[in-house]
Amino acid sequence: MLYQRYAQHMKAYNALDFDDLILMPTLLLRHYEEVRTRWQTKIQYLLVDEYQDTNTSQYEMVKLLVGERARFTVVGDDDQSIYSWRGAKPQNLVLLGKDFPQLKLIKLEQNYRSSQRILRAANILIANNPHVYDKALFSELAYGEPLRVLFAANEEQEAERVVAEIVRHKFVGRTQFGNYAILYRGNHQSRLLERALMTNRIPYKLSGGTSFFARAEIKDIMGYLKLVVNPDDDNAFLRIVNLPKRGIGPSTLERLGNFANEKHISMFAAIFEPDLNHHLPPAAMSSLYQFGRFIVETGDHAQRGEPVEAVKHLIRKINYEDYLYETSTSAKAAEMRMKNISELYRWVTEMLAGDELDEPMTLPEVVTRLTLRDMMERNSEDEGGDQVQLMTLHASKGLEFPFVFMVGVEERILPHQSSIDEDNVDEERRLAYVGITRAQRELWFTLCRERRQFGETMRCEPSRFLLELPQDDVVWENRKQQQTEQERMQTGRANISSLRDMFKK
Ligand SMILES: Nc1ncnc2c1ncn2[C@@H]1O[C@H](COP(=O)(O)OP(=O)(O)OP(=O)(O)O)[C@@H](O)[C@H]1O
Repeated sequence: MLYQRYAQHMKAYNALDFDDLILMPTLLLRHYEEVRTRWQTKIQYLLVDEYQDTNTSQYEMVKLLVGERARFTVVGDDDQSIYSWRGAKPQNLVLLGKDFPQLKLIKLEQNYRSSQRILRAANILIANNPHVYDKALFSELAYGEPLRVLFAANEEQEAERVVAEIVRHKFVGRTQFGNYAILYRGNHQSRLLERALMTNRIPYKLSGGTSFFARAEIKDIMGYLKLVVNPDDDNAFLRIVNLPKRGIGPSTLERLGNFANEKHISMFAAIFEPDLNHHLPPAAMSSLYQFGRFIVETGDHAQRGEPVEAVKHLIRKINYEDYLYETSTSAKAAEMRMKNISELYRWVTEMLAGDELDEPMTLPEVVTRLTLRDMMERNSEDEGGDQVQLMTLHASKGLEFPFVFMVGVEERILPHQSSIDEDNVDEERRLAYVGITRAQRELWFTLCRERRQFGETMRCEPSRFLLELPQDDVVWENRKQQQTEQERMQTGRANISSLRDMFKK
């Protein structure tokens, strides 16, 4: 019923969704011989990548395109099939051999990406899954560093540990931020990582998902804070002057804008000009004036030495939470957005308070720091600068990084609770396999002893996948292997020599 109405709507709009983009041409090819012949003649050779993630209609389309001549190559890895939840059929790999008996299978078994140790760990892990095609991957690169498992008391400490480890490792190895990737199972895991990176002034790029500062609710509150510390910021003014609605419409703003232009002052300053009332009706004047007073008072409040109170009061006074509930698609979405605001509030209050490493900041300093962070992020999006990469395991497919952190490697997260419930952990194991095989040189896993979930603190257990790894290749932080005297001296020497190099520069 719902689907029928959806289909009707799509037709009325003359629109196609992503699935239709495959389905329609497939139907066209299937039912019209003329079209089929034309395309089969036109496409002489066909190459399909990530073949294990094709769904039924994609495979059908491939067959219709290649026809009898069957001149095509597909590249795929059944161990990297991680999209069955959206219809991918890794069985298509097997079907291919049946549908095209002349198919020639070429195994690409040499891995040029990862150290032998990383590859061995990946192979041993994935051997726990059933296989149709066996492959024996090998690497001729160095054996490499052991894989490391780091523990943290909770999720905040986990984020901080990852960041501290990156800082330490980068310092010792004189690497680049862009050499590091942090991979997680779900997008929600990125927020604390972003925060830890930001407070340590480490540039990062978040792929997929919306980064913290790009979220509308964060931009809104940042708009308010920017205006409070710099009332001449016209961009911030325009973003929030009527958000939530306070009866300041476009025509009022246009007149205010013209007036400010003529006087060469900011729109905010224009509110307090005595002759503005010649240009605007009394109701508009009064709304603007009220808004202006509110911003000025908030600024005064912050300057009187109570910036935390001032920010809290601001968020309450504008009824931002109600605004979120009115404008979000669901109560849950509003809740999520409000959570982001609480997070921003927490960042701001912590920066105002300072800690053992950072002096307390004033509100203008905090806003400048956050704005810089946001600008840095946007600039480097254009330039692809030197940044730590953050993304989900799914999004990391096809990519590679010298140093990889996989975070939250715990039961219920990886493997995900839903896959444990459905007794389908094989796909999660493939996801872990994809993550591990992104690493070229070094790989860390992190996990928490406790984690807050749905308002409760839960004890965490290491992921079964960690236990399936070859334990000779893994160093668990809490079970420190005895380092020999010689190894200790070697590490010491390596650290000292790289420190020396650094000072030489
Ligand atoms: N013959 C080769 N000699 C040297 N380096 C190679 C060779 N083939 C591939 N590489 C390097 O190995 C790395 C992995 O290659 P590529 O990304 O093509 O692998 P892939 O099979 O698509 O991996 P995955 O599916 O796991 O993402 C790249 O850095 C690539 O430059």
